[in-house]
Amino acid sequence: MAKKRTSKKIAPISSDIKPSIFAFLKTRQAQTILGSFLVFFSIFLTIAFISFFFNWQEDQSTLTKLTDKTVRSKNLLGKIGASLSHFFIYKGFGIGAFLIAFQVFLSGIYIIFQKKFSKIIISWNWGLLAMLWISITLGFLHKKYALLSGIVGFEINEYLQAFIGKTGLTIVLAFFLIAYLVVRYKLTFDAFIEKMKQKRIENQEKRLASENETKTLDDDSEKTENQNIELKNTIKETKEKSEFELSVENLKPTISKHSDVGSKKEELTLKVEKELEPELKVEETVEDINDVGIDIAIGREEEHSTENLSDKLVKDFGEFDPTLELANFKFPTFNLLKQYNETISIDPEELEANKDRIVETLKNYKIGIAEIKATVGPTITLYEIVPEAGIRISKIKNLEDDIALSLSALGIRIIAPIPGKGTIGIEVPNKKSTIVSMHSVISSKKFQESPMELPIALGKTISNETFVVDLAKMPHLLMAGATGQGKSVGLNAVLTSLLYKKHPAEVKFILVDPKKVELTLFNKIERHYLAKLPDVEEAIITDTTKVVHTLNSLCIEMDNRYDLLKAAMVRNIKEYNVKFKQRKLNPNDGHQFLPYIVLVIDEFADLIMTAGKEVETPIARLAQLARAIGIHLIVATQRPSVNVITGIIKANFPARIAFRVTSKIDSRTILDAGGADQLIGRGDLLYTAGNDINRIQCAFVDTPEVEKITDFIGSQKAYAEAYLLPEYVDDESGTTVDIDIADRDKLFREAAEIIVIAQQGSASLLQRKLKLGYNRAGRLIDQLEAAGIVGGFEGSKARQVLVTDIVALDQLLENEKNQ
Ligand SMILES: Nc1ncnc2c1ncn2[C@@H]1O[C@H](COP(=O)(O)OP(=O)(O)OP(=O)(O)O)[C@@H](O)[C@H]1O
Repeated sequence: MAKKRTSKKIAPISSDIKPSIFAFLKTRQAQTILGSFLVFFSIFLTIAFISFFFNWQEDQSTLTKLTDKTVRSKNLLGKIGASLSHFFIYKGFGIGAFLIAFQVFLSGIYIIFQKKFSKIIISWNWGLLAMLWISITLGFLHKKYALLSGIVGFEINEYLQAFIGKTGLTIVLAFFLIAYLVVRYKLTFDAFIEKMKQKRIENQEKRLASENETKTLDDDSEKTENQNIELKNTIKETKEKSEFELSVENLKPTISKHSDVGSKKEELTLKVEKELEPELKVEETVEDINDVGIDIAIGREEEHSTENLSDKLVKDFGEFDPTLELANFKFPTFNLLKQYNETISIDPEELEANKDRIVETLKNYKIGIAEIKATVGPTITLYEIVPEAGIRISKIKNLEDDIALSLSALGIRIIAPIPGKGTIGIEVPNKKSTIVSMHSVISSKKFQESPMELPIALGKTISNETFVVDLAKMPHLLMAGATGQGKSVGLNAVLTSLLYKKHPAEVKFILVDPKKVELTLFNKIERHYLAKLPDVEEAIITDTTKVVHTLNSLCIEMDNRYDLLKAAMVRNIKEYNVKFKQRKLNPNDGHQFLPYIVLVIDEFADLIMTAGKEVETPIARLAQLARAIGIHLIVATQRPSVNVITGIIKANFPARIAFRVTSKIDSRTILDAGGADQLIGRGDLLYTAGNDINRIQCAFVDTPEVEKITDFIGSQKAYAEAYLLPEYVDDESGTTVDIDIADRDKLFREAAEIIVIAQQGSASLLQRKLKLGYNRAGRLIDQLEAAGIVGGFEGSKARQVLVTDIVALDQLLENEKNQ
């Protein structure tokens, strides 16, 4: 017993230390220290080896007296240098041992620059092979100087010579040299011929070019040709001039009274005649020189090179890497996420009791059961029932409500039939539910190895499998659920999934959070992952005016992106980015790598209530058109009523997530089917992408976990600023329409005072203080502008307040009355 206890105590300590040592070895500091050590050690070895070649005879005697202080070695690096060199050069590989120093140096550099470990191993393999070859070859060539080959080279050489003779060994060594070059440096015969050909072509081109040059210099006829061209031009000019002259003549009658005009015209005619003279000469020369060869080879070559420009660029610089600016960006690690005990405990008694109740209930409705199978999930158990022969599924479907009532447990859902199977499913909640941690879904193979564009690990299915969906395919997601049922956790799970999978260069978020508390943590990753309007301070949008501007700006971004796609002749963002990476699109033409943009709106109902059509129209437009250009919308709402999720919005959001809702009607609004009212809450959800409905237990990610992740990302090097959306200028707010004093809003005076006291001309301020809707607040601002109290529209900035204090305001309004 005593023994057992001690072993139990020790085990966790040692297993704790191991990971921490490994963790340290994986840090940049450890890598830099190890790498630098190897580089310096290689320098040490090189100096020792060189010095050894000059002093090895004198140092022989010191090798056995390593610990004797009085004995000194002549090697520059002392007795250690002498001993190491003796070991590697004399007893080892002779001159070839320098390759060991070189390999140590390379390994150090590889570690410093974080190259793969496998690369170091491969480099050592090749290095050791080369060293062996050099050692044996030197042993073969210089038998007398055994130091050149070392004992290893010498002995192997002796051994091989005894077996295959000198000639045989020559052949073997030559063969190995060729094999090495072919495999290591890919020096094939074809490549060699190709290289020779290329060289020949280059030489020919050079020769041609120099010949052309000399021709230009030497050939007089070339000069004449130039003259010819010049003169031709002059003839053209003269011709034009004579036309001019004609027109002057035409004008003659009207200006004949002016005597000086006549003399000018004479001058002109004379000039023309003079210049016409050489024309004949020139024609002669043209004929004479017509034989001069016209070199069109250069033109053809240019065509060739432009065709392959992208290939050439890729060859020279590699494919474009959008992540290069933040090349050292580290994705969040798994240990930032909390782990829970996730083993599903099955209580056989509970299972048996539920089964009995199901069988009994169905029997009451005269439905016999042939077979029953239970699948235990994290929060619910699915009882799959095969009805007896002859029982129609539709009968069970019609009795759905009655059966549910009889089973009377909260959260029972009947699926009759289970799609694709002839069976009926009855989902019964487990007494003890298991939390599905974000850690388990993020670290699952299914998520990690998913080839999706925007993978989202939503949670786990009834059969405890990780459920991963692609946001890019959805392409927009509608999320609804009554308060406290797991919506915010769901949104965080979606965002966390993308943070674990996508580099900041690949995806940008626009976060709309009218509740102002749910998404604030993401502020820390503003310069990595968020997008915002220019001149806006906070990237996370909390007021309605800015939402309207952002949505409209996103529509402009959408149109711009469509233009880019059109110019690149591709159909979607994926193809566009592939083409851009292959350097087939010129950044000078406005092309750039396009990140996905994910717009997340928490509490959509609030927005629709305050801004109505102003929000609905751009959202509908984006939802209809934005799929191809990588803009995806995630809209969450507490109230899935039809005036929030309008027909037009619903039609464009095929993917829906329903957490528990309070009524069947709400469930139908969001899913077009019942069921969401029977969920058990706490992240229990139904997901549909248009056809089947899946019951999923949403992965749980707590606020401290999100904080850790955003801290981890936020502490790393970021872009200079958030991703900027195009500027949007509100058409209406720029109006300078003179509004009649009589037509002013009843709250005009009050609004003016609020604005002047706060010295901030924003509609949202009025909305808050006067509890107004967005439209009325906007109209008030227009009236204040017309009255000269606030300045004009300045993009996303608040308007300037033109009146300094209440006294000035009183005066202004008094003057108005008197006018
Ligand atoms: N996937 C989950 N697993 C376990 N518990 C969960 C899960 N999701 C939510 N919960 C529990 O439910 C609580 C409420 O969740 P959440 O804050 O996401 O609700 P909500 O729908 O966003 O509410 P509101 O709309 O009022 O903000 C959480 O604090 C948590 O305890």
